[in-house]
Amino acid sequence: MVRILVSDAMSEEGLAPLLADPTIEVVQKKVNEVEEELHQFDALLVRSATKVTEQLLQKMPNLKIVGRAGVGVDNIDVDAATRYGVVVINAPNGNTISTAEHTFAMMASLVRRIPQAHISVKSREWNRSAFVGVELFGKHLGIIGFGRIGSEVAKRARAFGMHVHVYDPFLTKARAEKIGVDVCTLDELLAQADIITVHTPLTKETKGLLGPKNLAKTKKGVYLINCARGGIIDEQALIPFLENKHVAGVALDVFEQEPPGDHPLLSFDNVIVTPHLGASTVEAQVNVATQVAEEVLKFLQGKPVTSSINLPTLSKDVYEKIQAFYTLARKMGILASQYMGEPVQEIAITYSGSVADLETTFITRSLLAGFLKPRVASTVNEVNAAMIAKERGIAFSEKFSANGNDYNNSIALTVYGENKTFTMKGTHIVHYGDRIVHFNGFAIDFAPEGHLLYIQHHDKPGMIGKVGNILGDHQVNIATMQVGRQEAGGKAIMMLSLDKPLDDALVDTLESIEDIDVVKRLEV
Ligand SMILES: NC(=O)C1=CN([C@@H]2O[C@H](COP(=O)(O)OP(=O)(O)OC[C@H]3O[C@@H](n4cnc5c(N)ncnc54)[C@H](O)[C@@H]3O)[C@@H](O)[C@H]2O)C=CC1
Ligand SMILES: O=C(O)C(=O)COP(=O)(O)O
Repeated sequence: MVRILVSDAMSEEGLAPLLADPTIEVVQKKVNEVEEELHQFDALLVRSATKVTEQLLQKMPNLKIVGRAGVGVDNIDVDAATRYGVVVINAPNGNTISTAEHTFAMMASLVRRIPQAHISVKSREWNRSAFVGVELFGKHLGIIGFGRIGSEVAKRARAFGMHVHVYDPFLTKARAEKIGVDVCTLDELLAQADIITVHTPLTKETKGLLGPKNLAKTKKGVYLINCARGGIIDEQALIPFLENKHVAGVALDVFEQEPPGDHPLLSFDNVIVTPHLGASTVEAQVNVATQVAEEVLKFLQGKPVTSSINLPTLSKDVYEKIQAFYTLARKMGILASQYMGEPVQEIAITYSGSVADLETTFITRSLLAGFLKPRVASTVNEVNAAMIAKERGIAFSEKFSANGNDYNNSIALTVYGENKTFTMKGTHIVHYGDRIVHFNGFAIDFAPEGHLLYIQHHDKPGMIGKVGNILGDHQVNIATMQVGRQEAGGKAIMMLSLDKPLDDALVDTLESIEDIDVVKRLEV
């Protein structure tokens, strides 16, 4: 039974695919309500309230995936999740429209002083002259961060007859031209805008982006809106600009600390606030919960996820094409690691033939994960394989060759160890499966599966019989046997597939046979 903890409020309709699955138990409780059971959960679904810290991850050793039903993952320690091999996904576009609309609602409220007027009328006043606003029409709107939400805000602003100026260092000229916005520098935006709205993630670069220096570059009477993340506009820095009326008004949906408590900004009449409501619509909540529920379900079924923060993203099409090689690479990694059984410095991978045209990042990660698995105590998977390899000083490289050398496709690897170098080549044959066609310098042909026994010996008559007799005498059944040699009478190998693993004593017996140089158990 798979166990999923949903620790923030989420749409039941969106969670339906998980709730309906009889193999899944969904627990909808806060983290502190299930402290004792945290170690049992396979997946954790959150919004912005739950803080997924390294300490929480440590308490959840079974965790495989964190699903963020929303955009911002600043409440999740993604680096720690990556180290622990936990996939982090989000729902990147389910709440875009709602947040753009909320930004617009805030903008209209700000310039027409709707919240203040509302409170006044509710207090039985009728003070029309106190609430004279300004029009949005003809005003210059500065949008900082022109991603999904920023660009939806721009569309709405244009419909209101506003001039839109955009600052986004990662925005390509082609995209800006297509959308038809004025792309400018941050300084130009600050100097021109009557209203500034921020729509960036909270990063080292954007934290305090509108701080004392940049606020001083804005027009007197500017309005500011933050429906992105608390801290992009420096809350403390705003205070003097509000006091001296340089800033005409501020709309905040998000805060550096949530809830903000008794924050001095809340005392200003021209600061209007909502409690992080950008994504709080029925539609957005169904969208984001559905997106993460479907993705988590796919992930738990072993399929690729498309909105991962810490894994290369794969479309279904690409996944279907690479799936076979992904499995082959994993098995090759496991075999190479067991065969080498010593510290290694480098793994060089060459993709040839049809596989060379595919998205190989994922295949390489799978091979590395297979290689590292027998060697590291912690969980290792596609999420953290490259990182763990690096930590352990194992370099890896990919090369590509159009020519498959007798095979439609092949993956070849060379592992450079402290004392030896090992090579292997595998191929995937449709309707036939995975085959290892070169092993340690020998041409051979075996399926990388089950309990394998590798024997390196001198090519002499009677060797196969000797090995067969010993195994037979000990009730070990040989399922298949493949042989290979470099030249007649030279070095040769056998690769046997057995119905059960060999015990140490039997390995010793085989090793003691004259003309047998190496005996290795390999488990795939
Ligand atoms: N208030 C709420 O309830 C909600 C808030 N959000 C927040 O809104 C923000 C934007 O979300 P999306 O548009 O979906 O993200 P997005 O990733 O589509 O767009 C972010 C944009 O910011 C730009 N950017 C990054 N660093 C920048 C910098 N230093 N200066 C200027 N631009 C920079 C990026 O190039 C990108 O175009 C995020 O912080 C997200 O967490 C999102 C949904 C709901
Ligand atoms: O998606 C985002 O980034 C949001 O800020 C929405 O947060 P929430 O899911 O409403 O807690």
